[in-house]
Amino acid sequence: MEVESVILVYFSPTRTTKAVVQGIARGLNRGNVEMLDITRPDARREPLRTSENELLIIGVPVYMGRVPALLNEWLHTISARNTPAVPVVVYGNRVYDDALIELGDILLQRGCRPIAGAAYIGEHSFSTDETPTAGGRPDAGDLSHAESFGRTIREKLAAVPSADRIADLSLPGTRPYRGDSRLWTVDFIAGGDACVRCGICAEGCPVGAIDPEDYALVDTTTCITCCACIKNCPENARTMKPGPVSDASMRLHTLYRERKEPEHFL
Ligand SMILES: Cc1cc2nc3c(=O)[nH]c(=O)nc-3n(C[C@H](O)[C@H](O)[C@H](O)COP(=O)(O)O)c2cc1C
Repeated sequence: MEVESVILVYFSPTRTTKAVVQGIARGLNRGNVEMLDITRPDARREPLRTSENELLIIGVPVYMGRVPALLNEWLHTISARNTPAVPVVVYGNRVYDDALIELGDILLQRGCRPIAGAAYIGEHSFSTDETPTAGGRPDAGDLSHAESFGRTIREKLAAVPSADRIADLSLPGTRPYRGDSRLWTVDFIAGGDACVRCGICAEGCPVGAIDPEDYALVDTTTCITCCACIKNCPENARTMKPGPVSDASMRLHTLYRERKEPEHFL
């Protein structure tokens, strides 16, 4: 079958998921690609409607082995009619547990036909210069894998006569999904003297948790600990306070040094 266009959706506070799905899109080599970045809260106000003439690629990071809970509401507004779809999860070299099967299930419930799925590795959100985990990933090898995956999706699409003939896709994971997707409520960000009040931290926060009048003030009940404000700060003015997140950073650095590789499912 032929699709008229590709919709590339991603939630990506620290931009590793964005890099992966863009790699997949390069491999697909289709002129007509619409990018829908749902990282900022205002981008998640409009529901998404798709049809069988489109290919939907949707990438999310893994939070606690699951699809980030804050995305559930928006994901459940997707309205699709036999849209071929590709769920993609990006994790920080620990585990992705049930995130991929969960994302695949949501797409199926919303009327999509999952045609392929993949799990990639991105630098862990909690990674720091002192305690790196999956530092610099996705790297050239990961992106080359993503491009090759994009070419494979294109071949698979070409080989099916129509969306309703796409065979059921089996993705790794268990139902009911394991774990608890609730995030920590923790005051862990230190705003430093190097802050020049550029506002990039508040603008890029995916949940609007940073006070636009005083960037040092973070609403800990809203914050999802994604670390985008730390990693996006051009002055490196924001750091982690000692506590559970910096302890987790250290633990991850110690326990998850062994390189994991991307996986795809067809
Ligand atoms: C709250 C939270 C929970 C996370 N849970 C996991 C996890 O269970 N397994 C894992 O390998 N990485 C986990 N990560 C790391 C992210 O999945 C990883 O760094 C991803 O590349 C971030 O994507 P982004 O750059 O698009 O924001 C977690 C990150 C955060 C902020």
